Amino acid sequence: MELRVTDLACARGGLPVLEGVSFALAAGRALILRGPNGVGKTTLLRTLAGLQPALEGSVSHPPETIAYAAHADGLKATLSVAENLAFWARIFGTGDIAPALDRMHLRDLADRPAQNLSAGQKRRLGLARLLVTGRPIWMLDEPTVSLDTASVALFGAVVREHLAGGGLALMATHIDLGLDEAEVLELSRFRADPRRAADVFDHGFDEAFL
Ligand SMILES: Nc1ncnc2c1ncn2[C@@H]1O[C@H](COP(=O)(O)OP(=O)(O)OP(=O)(O)O)[C@@H](O)[C@H]1O
Repeated sequence: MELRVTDLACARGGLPVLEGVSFALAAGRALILRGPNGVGKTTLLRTLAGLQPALEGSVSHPPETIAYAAHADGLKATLSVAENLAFWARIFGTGDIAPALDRMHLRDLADRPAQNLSAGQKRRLGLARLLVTGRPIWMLDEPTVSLDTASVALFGAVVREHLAGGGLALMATHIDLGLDEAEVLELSRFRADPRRAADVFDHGFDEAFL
């Protein structure tokens, strides 16, 4: 399996952000998106994950093959840790939540309502969701926010296991996850020409109205 992105252009809030984004990522590989604040890392991940349409270009894999971990953890506040994972396991059609509980060190917190977790514990639960999706391509937007050093190392190991199992990972992160073999894509060189704005509005897409 290889993820191929070809000449992708994407917009945010009705303005073009990136254009001509092309890369290929083989199974077992990770790609780290780099670039200054506002360059479009989140916008690219959202587009690839199918949360917003691309202006142009193509992606070899449909959103159904992608698990997206956004800035927000998307937890159900009143459900327990185990109930949150069971909810997602049902959504994604997978069964056993035990490996996710164990791997992300959540077993002792299994019965605690998500709203009573610390910020780092919430983040661990949000990331544990990846393990119950059963999806091969992980898209991670600053996954280490709120994680302490040990949890960063833990999650780095989880990502390496996913890659070793033939998965792929794309991530925007300023923190070293210890993925020495990861490739890096600098997005600055794909900044969109602001004169494309008229084209975007002609396409009638403006996130502000969604
Ligand atoms: N909801 C929104 N509506 C309109 N414009 C937005 C919205 N969110 C982001 N933008 C703009 O889109 C551009 C790309 O933002 P994006 O969040 O993709 O950048 P980023 O590289 O992920 O940034 P950071 O490193 O700060 O997380 C920026 O100019 C930003 O101001």
